[in-house]
Amino acid sequence: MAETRVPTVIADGLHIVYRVHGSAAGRGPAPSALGRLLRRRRSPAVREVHAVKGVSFTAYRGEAIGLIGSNGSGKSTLLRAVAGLLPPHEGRVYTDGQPALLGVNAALMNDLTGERNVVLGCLAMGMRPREVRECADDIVDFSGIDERGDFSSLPMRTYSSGMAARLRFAIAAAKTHDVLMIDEALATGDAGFRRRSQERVRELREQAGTVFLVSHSLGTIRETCERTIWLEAGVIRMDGPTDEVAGAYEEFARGR
Ligand SMILES: Nc1ncnc2c1ncn2[C@@H]1O[C@H](COP(=O)(O)OP(=O)(O)OP(=O)(O)O)[C@@H](O)[C@H]1O
Repeated sequence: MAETRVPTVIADGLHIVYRVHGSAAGRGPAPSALGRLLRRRRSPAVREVHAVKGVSFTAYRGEAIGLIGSNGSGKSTLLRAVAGLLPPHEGRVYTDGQPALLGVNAALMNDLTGERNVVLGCLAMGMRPREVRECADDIVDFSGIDERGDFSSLPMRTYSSGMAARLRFAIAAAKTHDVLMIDEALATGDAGFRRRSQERVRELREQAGTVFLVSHSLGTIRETCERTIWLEAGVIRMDGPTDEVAGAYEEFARGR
């Protein structure tokens, strides 16, 4: 019997262009910009960075899709566009449900403790206060931030970047998302945390979500995703089974 595949994200000829103000070449660093401001000269031209160039793909429910490519190839930009955080310059993104971009959607506050951030992050994801009370301790345990001391009662600014990334992941992963996008989060943390997060990604997929994972670690991509999209200079180079795409990318990276 043919399985019905349910699309969750469709990108159709998507172009994303950043507009960088006050960045004309040869205008010098910040002090000269300040000088221009004080002298009330005309602001320099706006420069455009065409980060994603005509990307099209369809993601289906139950898929975990890896996004790979060289630095600056447009992976994070694509995720932000799918999450609705960047407007398309051309083309469209259709999504079923609200995509959650891990690490960006979670509005964590540096001056608040990890515990308070767990509560705020869960409420921001639409959980009820009772649900938050029930899962708050599990989130802290999952993140592992208390493994070397009582860090959950300290302000987030005292955390290492890895600890903060783990807490963000733990908060976002506490809820089932229609579309969950993870940017490098699995690459942070120790082996124990990586194993826990891979298991959680698998559970989230079984709960009918779609997971996108951006990582420079092909090991993580191979362990987590069966499909991979390779972006290069804003264009899809390859989209297919992870083994094939990761293999071709490794060859490309070796040849550079
Ligand atoms: N806020 C921004 N304003 C202007 N240009 C940007 C901005 N963010 C990214 N870019 C540019 O867009 C292009 C794609 O960047 P992006 O961060 O999406 O790549 P990436 O594949 O995620 O890179 P990396 O692997 O290094 O994280 C790059 O040329 C980058 O310089």
